[in-house]
Amino acid sequence: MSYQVNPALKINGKIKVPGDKSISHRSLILASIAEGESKIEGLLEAEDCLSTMGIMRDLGIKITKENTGNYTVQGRGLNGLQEADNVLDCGNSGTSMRLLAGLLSSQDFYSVLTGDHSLRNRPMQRIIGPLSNMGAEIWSRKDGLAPLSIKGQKLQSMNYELPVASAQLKSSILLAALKTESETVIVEPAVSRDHTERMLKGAGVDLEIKKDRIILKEAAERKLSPFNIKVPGDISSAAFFIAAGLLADSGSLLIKNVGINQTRSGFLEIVEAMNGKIELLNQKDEGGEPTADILVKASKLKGCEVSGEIIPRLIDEIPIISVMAVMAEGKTIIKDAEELRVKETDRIAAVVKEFKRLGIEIIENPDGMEITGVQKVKGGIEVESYHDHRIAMSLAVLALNTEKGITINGSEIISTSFPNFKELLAEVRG
Ligand SMILES: O=C(O)C1=C[C@@H](OP(=O)(O)O)[C@@H](O)[C@H](O)C1
Ligand SMILES: C=C(OP(=O)(O)O)C(=O)O
Repeated sequence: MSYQVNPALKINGKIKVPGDKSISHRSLILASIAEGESKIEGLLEAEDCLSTMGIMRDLGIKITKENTGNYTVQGRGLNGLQEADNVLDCGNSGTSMRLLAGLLSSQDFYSVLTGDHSLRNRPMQRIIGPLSNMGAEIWSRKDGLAPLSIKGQKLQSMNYELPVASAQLKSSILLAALKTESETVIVEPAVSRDHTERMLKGAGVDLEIKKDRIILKEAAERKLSPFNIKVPGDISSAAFFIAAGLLADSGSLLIKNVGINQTRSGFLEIVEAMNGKIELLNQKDEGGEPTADILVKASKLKGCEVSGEIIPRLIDEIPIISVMAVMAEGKTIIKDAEELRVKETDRIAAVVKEFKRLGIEIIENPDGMEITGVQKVKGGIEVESYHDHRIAMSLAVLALNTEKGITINGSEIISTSFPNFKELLAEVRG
């Protein structure tokens, strides 16, 4: 689907972005294995989370949408899932495949996880390796590619040092370890999003975090208590609107109720380093996650370096940071971000290719890119989404700052994480 985005001088208004994708996946999975009924308010109804919901239903879990828009999940405990009579389709969602592979490895039945063309080409060896060390039986195509066939087994706990800072890998192991008895220790090379740990603790699981260590304490039998959760707005979705507001010539934008968990909010630190004017208002804690309203004002940005430990805390925001870099004064250098090459598409290659097509000065490195800012971008051409929602939305924000606008091909993929993105963008543009 082609999406024409015209230039906009002013970005103004008050909006709410949809629920956090990572928290939505986890609330569906953990509620399904809790002992009884959980309620989820503000669940993200985007394709990735709908894939997780469909799979939990295929595994015998009753999930109902109430008139209020809230969901109830009838959890059946850690031993209550049932074998599905077909393959389980994760669509475009890496989070679904990696977290559920962990969970299903310890279940007493056979499962097959598959997904779309993009997901079937993303690395799964990173979960197959450690899960196999725990005793899991998982088969894949060559090089650890999905579909994955899993014959559930009784697993052993383990101590594991993550070779890559990945919340999906960490969560996959934690979910697999829930049915083991001895202690499991996971060591992270850098902090990654900790929603799984927070939610497990909230459900009464004995879990301790000590610096870079996550310790799932020894237990003869674990049980998760059902919970009520309010899912905060997704900071990764809010980032597109924060960038749009900062890059406009004038205006101010209020984005209500956004999750600002520090393990996720590296983007806000980069906005400050680039001299972006933002304020965090009405800060509070909701259901174990910190939230705020974010006020954004049109700003003159300057380039900066994005590297090191902050990378996993803003990994999904790098395409939109690269758009901010185009309009910032000076150079922006993005390093240590090779993980971008194994997302829905190779996000470094995609940004570089489309920026070059638009005449933007950009250098590609194996682990990132260098962008020289304050560039006038003419636009007036068609660009590609690469079947990647974050590339499509980043290019839409860039289009606002061109002379002639841009047409984005393959924009239907935006519904993977942000179904009402286009409507919200139309609402705030002046
Ligand atoms: O755990 C999660 O919910 C996610 C973790 C990140 O992936 P990795 O764990 O592969 O870095 C992120 O890119 C993805 O959008 C969501
Ligand atoms: C990488 C992403 O998601 P996933 O890994 O779940 O497909 C994303 O949303 O940017």
